[in-house]
Amino acid sequence: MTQITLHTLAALKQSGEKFTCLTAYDATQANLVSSNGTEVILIGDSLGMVCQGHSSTVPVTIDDMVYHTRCVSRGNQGALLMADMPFMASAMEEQSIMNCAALMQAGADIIKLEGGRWLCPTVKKLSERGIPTCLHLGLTPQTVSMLGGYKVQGKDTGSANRMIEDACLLEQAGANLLLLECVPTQLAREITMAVNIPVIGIGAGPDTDGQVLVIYDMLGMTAGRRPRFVKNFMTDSGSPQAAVAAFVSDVKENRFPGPEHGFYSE
Ligand SMILES: Nc1nc(=O)c2c([nH]1)NC[C@@H]1CN(c3ccc(C(=O)N[C@@H](CCC(=O)O)C(=O)O)cc3)CN21
Ligand SMILES: CC(C)C(=O)C(=O)O
Ligand SMILES: [Mg+2]
Repeated sequence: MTQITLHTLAALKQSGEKFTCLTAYDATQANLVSSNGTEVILIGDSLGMVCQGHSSTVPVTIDDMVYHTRCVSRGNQGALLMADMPFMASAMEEQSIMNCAALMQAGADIIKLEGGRWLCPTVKKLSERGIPTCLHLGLTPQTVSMLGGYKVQGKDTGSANRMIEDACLLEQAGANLLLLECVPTQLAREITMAVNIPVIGIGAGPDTDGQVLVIYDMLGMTAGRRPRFVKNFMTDSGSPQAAVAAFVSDVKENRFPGPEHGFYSE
């Protein structure tokens, strides 16, 4: 596989070709994901839930993220490596720069931060220092206590307009990518058209530039109730390799996500 860069993703957005992202937490998963057509690997702080067994992503530390980024980096075959900033690691600007630096030195190509316009000064500083960023809007699991649960965001006009503004302000501040989690399909489409940078979606409908899922969810390994946006790609595939390839072709050929995986405003 040729090396994927931010330039590759920008070109895909321009040409209208969809791209894919899957989480990976170790070298074996990184090899699986990157060898079967996925452009982006996310070292997600969801590892706190799916690897460590916590009931939220809040307990994950910067040291946990550095460790898993190193593991993933060794197995990666040319995908763009995106690492999550964990809870509170970007609370203060100076600390944020040092934490991002630690993830870059562990092998990340880009850092994902949860939050809206309040992160603009941080994004600008990181960009000036050569650290690319992806801003995660909508359902931000690190603030689940404030949100009152894992709920769809941007359902009313006020919160939808505020999210569109956040997206534009963060793009102006220097963000390289956006990620929208659990937002109505129509709002995700509007944001994707409003910005020039690529937008990745999860539970955000079919119209974002890219799609992301948690690897254990798409392999059907997650215990308990699974969110509406999840599809088990193992059901019709004989191997994890075939499941990843099916996810990639279903996204590229607009078969995933379907209407049953999306949310709609009233
Ligand atoms: N295995 C796993 N998959 C994920 O996608 C994921 C994690 N873990 N951990 C971190 C966050 C938490 N996520 C979640 C968890 C639950 C819902 C959920 O139950 N959503 C409801 C929406 C309810 C509403 O309508 O407001 C759903 O029905 O999907 C969504 C995202 C996404 N992330
Ligand atoms: C669900 C995705 C977008 C994420 O942030 C994670 O895996 O931590
Ligand atoms: Mg995350």
